[in-house]
Amino acid sequence: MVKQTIQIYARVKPLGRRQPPGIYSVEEDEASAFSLEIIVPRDLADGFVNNKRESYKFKFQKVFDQESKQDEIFEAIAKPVAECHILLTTVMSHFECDLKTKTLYVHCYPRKIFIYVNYRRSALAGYNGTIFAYGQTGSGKTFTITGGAERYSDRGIIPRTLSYIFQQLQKDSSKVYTTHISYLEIYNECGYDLLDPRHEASKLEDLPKVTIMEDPDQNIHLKHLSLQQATNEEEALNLLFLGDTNRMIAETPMNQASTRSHCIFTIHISSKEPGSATIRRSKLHLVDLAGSERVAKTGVGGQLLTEAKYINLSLHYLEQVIIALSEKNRSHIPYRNSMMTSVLRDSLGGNCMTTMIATLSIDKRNIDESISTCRFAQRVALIKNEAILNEEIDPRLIIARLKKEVQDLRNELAMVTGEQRQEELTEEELQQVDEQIKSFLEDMDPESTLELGADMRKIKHSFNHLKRLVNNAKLPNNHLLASDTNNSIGYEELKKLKDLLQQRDNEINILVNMLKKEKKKVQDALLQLSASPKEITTSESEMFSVPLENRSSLLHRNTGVRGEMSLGRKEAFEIFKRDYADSITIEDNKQLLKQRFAEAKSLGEKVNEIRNKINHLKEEITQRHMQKAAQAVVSPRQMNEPDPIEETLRTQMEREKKSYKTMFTHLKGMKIEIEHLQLLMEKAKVKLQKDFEIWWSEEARNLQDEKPLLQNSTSVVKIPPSLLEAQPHSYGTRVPNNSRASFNEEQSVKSSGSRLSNSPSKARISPVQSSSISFTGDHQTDADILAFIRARQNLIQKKGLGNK
Ligand SMILES: Nc1ncnc2c1ncn2[C@@H]1O[C@H](COP(=O)(O)OP(=O)(O)OP(=O)(O)O)[C@@H](O)[C@H]1O
Repeated sequence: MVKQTIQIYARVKPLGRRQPPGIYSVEEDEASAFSLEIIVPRDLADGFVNNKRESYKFKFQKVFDQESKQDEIFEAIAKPVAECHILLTTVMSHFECDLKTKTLYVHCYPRKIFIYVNYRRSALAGYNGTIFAYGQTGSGKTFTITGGAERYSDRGIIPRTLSYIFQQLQKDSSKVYTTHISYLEIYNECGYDLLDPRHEASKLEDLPKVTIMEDPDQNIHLKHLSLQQATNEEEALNLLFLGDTNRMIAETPMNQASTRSHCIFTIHISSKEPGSATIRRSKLHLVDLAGSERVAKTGVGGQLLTEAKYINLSLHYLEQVIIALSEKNRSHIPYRNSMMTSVLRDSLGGNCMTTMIATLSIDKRNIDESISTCRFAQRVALIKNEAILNEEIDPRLIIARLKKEVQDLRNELAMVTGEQRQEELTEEELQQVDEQIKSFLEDMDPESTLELGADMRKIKHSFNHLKRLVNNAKLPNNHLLASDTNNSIGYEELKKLKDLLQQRDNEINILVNMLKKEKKKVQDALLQLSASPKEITTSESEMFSVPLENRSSLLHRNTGVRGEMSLGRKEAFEIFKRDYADSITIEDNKQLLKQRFAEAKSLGEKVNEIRNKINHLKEEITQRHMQKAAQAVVSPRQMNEPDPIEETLRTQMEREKKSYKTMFTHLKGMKIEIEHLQLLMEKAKVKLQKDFEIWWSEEARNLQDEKPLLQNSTSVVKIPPSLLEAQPHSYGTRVPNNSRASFNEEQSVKSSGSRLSNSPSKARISPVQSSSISFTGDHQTDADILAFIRARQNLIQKKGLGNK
């Protein structure tokens, strides 16, 4: 059991150019703790809750100032949480803990070296961990936990932790690890599974809600929250991407400016040593809380107010839990008040090693919110958690073990009582005994024994088997044993002949292989490539085997954002895209992606080149060996003589192998970066499409509002000439050939348009008195045309082109 307080860190977000900076300072004391001092300017002090004080000091484990980068945050905060404890679990009997310094000393025998591992929070060791970000809207919670959408280096704690965990798991072959991911969103006190494939229904209300169940031991279980297995980093990152996109898709237009929900990304790891019945399970929660600002400040109404109230309420309950936990002798902790506190119950005052990151945006306007975030963190720092190793026994293995024990005891009892077992040995048992006899006979150690247990049937079978062997050996045509009465000499000769036979067999195999020109491996010792067989055979094309289209179609299947667009809509989309704020980022990433692809391609070619070289060297060595084998038939002594040419070839191959490994690792890293960039671009594209849909439907709605007016007069519209001049075919193509009247109307619209061109207020589409003939006669198409014209006009106006 590890008892410790919740660790608190602060991160100050870089200020924008136009933000008036707040006054604060960061200091590190002798004990390596940090203090953050925030000064309240005089002009603000009046309106402040406690206006007697002007300076507030808060202690943190560490304060990350504005220039801190994502990798620093990961290294200092998240890496220790996920720290690999393979060492800890394998040398458990040789460790000692220092609870004060939270350090584990591992004695590495035979030399008594003390390696210290900070064991505070370690998901891989079977301890639960939580990292949560708390702070006001826009202070950088999502940036810290998930990452920024622009650059690869902006990856946040989740992708970096996934990468680190999978790297460590790959390195440890002593255990079998299984990893699952879950992604929960809590919005207005309701839980939603962000990895639920039914998200394509897109409406949050339609999805099954995640509910909390409590077992008799008061353990929390979440119904309707799926656990998706991820066998590697790529699969896990895809799940994160899908969850994030689902979160984005489900956002209502009103809550887009900031995330109004709490999100918990959980990495579930279980580990087991082969053959052992003990399973270790751990969960690592990475939590992005909703903005912590107070309702009064947000100054909102309607849906936003409801959301803000829920957020405030759940953060208020979180605060209540934290206050209760930090008070001594409090027996009741009000976890059940909100979904958030129920889910994070283990992370707060329970079986978990927890870390809080207070995100601060210390500009002048947000001083009070920053102080309140720091105050909250100080209270959190008082909470003590007791993390216990989550071990459980696999019942199937226990049952198998007990069954065997029962059988052994039965056999022993039968031996002692002289009771005979009547049933025949099964095929499997016979095979097992035969194998045991074979390895017993092959074992040259005179002390070796044949362990058959207390089963008389097995003992009898073994005696019969051995008898048969001895009798066979005595037959006159078996001259190997019959001609020599001295057993040991006969045995040695037999062994020599066997070796010789083996040698000849090998030679024949080699020659056959040469004839068939097969690319088989000849001998393990010869090539010694088995250390990284997977790496050697993985080609560049395999590395990039999950094309973006797959992910993209998966995404579209899940989000349902792709749909057939009408021509007008497509054109409006193109214009919208051109003026879209994030289009520069998308373009930049596209360029970067291109560049990385080119780099990866050339690196891949180099890797392939080296692989070919290695294969070539392999073949040369094989040839060399075959020549030697052929020569050895004539003079066997030569077989054991060293071959300088072969030595040179081997050295050369070692060199190539090294550079292959280096390049391959580089290529792997590049692959991850490329995939990340692809994900960022996909995300940006989805967002663009979504923003366009919202904007488009708004335009359509506005038009709908004007419809009654349109119907009262006619269904013909007056089109601004600027539009007609700019895009003469943009809607004309929609006019059916047989609709002469429509065409004429179009002409009349053209001619009357000039009257409107000087009047910006009338530049909007407005009805005119005319005949009641529509554009196409189709209601939906007409609505599309009108929405497009309207949207385009608005865009032109926005760009200041409307008056030209
Ligand atoms: N440390 C940082 N460095 C650079 N940019 C940052 C940093 N922190 C935040 N940002 C940027 O500030 C903006 C707001 O950040 P973010 O969305 O992470 O805030 P948040 O606290 O999650 O807000 P909300 O509660 O509304 O979700 C984003 O554009 C983000 O990229």
